[in-house]
Amino acid sequence: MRDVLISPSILSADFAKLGEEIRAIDAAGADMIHIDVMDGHFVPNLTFGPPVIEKLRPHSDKPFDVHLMIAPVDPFIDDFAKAGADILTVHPEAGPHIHRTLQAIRAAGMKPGVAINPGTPADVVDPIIDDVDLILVMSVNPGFGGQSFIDSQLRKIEAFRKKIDESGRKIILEVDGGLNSETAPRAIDAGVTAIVAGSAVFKGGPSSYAGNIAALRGEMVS
Ligand SMILES: O=C(CO)[C@H](O)[C@H](O)COP(=O)(O)O
Ligand SMILES: [Fe+2]
Repeated sequence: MRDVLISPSILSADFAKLGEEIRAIDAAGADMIHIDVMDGHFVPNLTFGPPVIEKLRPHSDKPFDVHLMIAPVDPFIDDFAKAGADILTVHPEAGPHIHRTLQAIRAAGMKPGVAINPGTPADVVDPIIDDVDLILVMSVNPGFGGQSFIDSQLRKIEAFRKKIDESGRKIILEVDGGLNSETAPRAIDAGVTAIVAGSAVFKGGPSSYAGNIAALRGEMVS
C-alpha cells in the first residue's frame, strides 16, 4: 500500500445524487473530496458554486478540496469559506495578483493551493511557495473529466518534489487528470502525495468505489 491521499473528483459522480455519492466515497475510503468549480469562461464547461457546496458539506467530515477554474476568483473567496471549503486552489492565470489571492484565501480560514496547467512552467510557484499549502499539477488541460494523462507532466512533478523538499514546508503535492491504476503509481514515484481521480473512482457505481480507491493506492483488489 502506498502512503498517498486519494481525493475523488465528484465531476464524475451522479449529479442528481451528489449527497449520496459523497457519503459513498467517504465510506469507501476517500481522504478528501475534490470539487471542480467551472465557470464556462476560464474553462469551457460549467459545474456548480458555493450554494451547492454548502448543501453538500453535511454529507462528509472529510476535507473539501475545492479546485477553482473560474475568473475572477477574489470576489468569491468568502463565499467558498462560508460554504465549507477547506482547501481552495486557484490557477495563476485566473487573475493579475496571485499572491494577494493566496493571502485572502488564508485570511478567510482556508488552505491556499495553486494549480499548474500542462503548459505552465513549474517556476511560476517560486515566488509564492511560502504562501501555498498545496500544489496541484494538472495532468490534463482543465475543463473535463475522462481525458488521458499527459506523460510530460511527470517531469514537472519531479521538479515540484525538489522545490517542496528544498522549501522545508509541508505542502501537499497533488496531481489531477487521467489518473488510474496504471498512471497513479508513476505519479507517486515522481513524488506526489495526493491523487485526484474522477472517472477511475466512479466507474462501476457505488459497489465499486472501495476497490477503485484501493487500486489507486496500489493495493491488491480482491
Ligand atoms: O479538474 C478536473 C478537470 O478539469 C478534474 O478534477 C479531473 O479531470 C478529474 O477527472 P478524471 O480523473 O476523470 O480525469
Ligand atoms: Fe480538478
